[in-house]
Amino acid sequence: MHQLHEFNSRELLDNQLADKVANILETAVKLRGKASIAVSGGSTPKGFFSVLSKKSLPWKQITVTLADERWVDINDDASNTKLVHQNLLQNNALEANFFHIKQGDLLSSEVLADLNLAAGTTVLPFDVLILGMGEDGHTASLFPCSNEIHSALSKDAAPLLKVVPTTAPHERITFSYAYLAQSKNTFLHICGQGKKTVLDQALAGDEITEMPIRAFLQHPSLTTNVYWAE
Ligand SMILES: O=C(O)[C@H](O)[C@@H](O)[C@H](O)[C@H](O)COP(=O)(O)O
Repeated sequence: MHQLHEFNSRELLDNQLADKVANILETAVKLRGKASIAVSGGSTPKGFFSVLSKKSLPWKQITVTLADERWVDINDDASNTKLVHQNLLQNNALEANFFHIKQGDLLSSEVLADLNLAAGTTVLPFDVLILGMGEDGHTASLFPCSNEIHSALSKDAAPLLKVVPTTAPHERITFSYAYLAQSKNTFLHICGQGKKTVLDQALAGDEITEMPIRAFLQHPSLTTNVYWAE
């Protein structure tokens, strides 16, 4: 299921989302001594990252990671790791821990096995998950165009898997739906009329391999908080 939150401006959305996420992370650290957040890449979240980075939080007890990553050098402009280091892991959030899902050169089965072991003991389940959405209804790197989409949406999937989209550049590594859906608080952050139209299309149908974001929107017990501004 989903809950739509509409904002009069992207700035107001960024501030409200950062407030909400900061409260969740602070509470989680108070309760468990640690917290984790998985964020998405792309152009939408930069303002949110900047506001969140300035929050006074126990960042040393918080681990940040990515819902997905392009398998490129972390100094490449296409790297989500670079995006997060330049926009979120700044200011107060400089003290946060970062769990790298881009490790090594080749995205081999051995690298995936090591990452899955580490993710299981370090960041899963996420206290906060921030998803984006593409015009094709992909989220994270759950791409409808990829040959891996069925396994990436399977309830038996491993935490992390390799995806090779055919309509977007770069090999990807992504957390699978099964593990993303275990997040305690899930937010879909989208902006612009075009993305609202895509959201409406996603809500109007039920084939999840056609629009993977539907798997989150339709989940019977997981509430996806959709934060949208024009
Ligand atoms: O690696 C990525 O690109 C993201 O994880 C991806 O899922 C992104 O969130 C959407 O493609 C939306 O991207 P925009 O915010 O740029 O529209």
